Amino acid sequence: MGEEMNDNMINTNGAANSMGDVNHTAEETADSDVKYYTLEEIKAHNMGNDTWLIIHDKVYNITSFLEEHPGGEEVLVEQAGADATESFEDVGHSTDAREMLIQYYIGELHMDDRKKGCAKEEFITTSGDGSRSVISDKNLIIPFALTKYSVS
Ligand code: HEM
Repeated sequence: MGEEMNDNMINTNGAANSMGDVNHTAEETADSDVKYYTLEEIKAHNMGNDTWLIIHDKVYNITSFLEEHPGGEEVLVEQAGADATESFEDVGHSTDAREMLIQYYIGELHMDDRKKGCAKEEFITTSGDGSRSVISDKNLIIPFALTKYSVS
């Protein structure tokens, strides 16, 4: 899976992100190939030999990672097929752990199954050369705030 990924996908801001968001996005990874999975589909992958989980609305197939997990296989299998965001954050995983996630990324949780009110806004910008980048809501708030205070 890792072969098709490139450097652009890794968000190096992880350490500075106090929310601990995992910021590699589907928009960053591939053109229009974003795969969306419903909760129903994800729930089916809840076994030790087929383990998917959701962290921050992103879907990971962590089957091959189970044995490598420093926190043990069992805690991951307990979360299999479900949203593990809270437990993942409760542990206070390191930046390294967050960057590891990208290797197992397979897609996004379907919009209809996301918890309302905590969706993270992201905007895609397209520049003249066709390259695209993702701006999160947090990145927008700061420039707006600066503009507000600098004109008064
Ligand atoms: C695929 C997602 C996950 C990855 C890539 C991951 C990765 C890691 C890594 C690299 C560590 C070593 C400490 C660190 O660098 O933070 C760690 C520790 C740990 N993880 Fe995870 N983890 C994941 C999901 C989870 C989940 C969902 C739970 C809880 C249900 C969990 C529970 C723990 C615990 C308890 C430790 C601490 C082990 C210790 O310090 O003895 N992890 N994890």
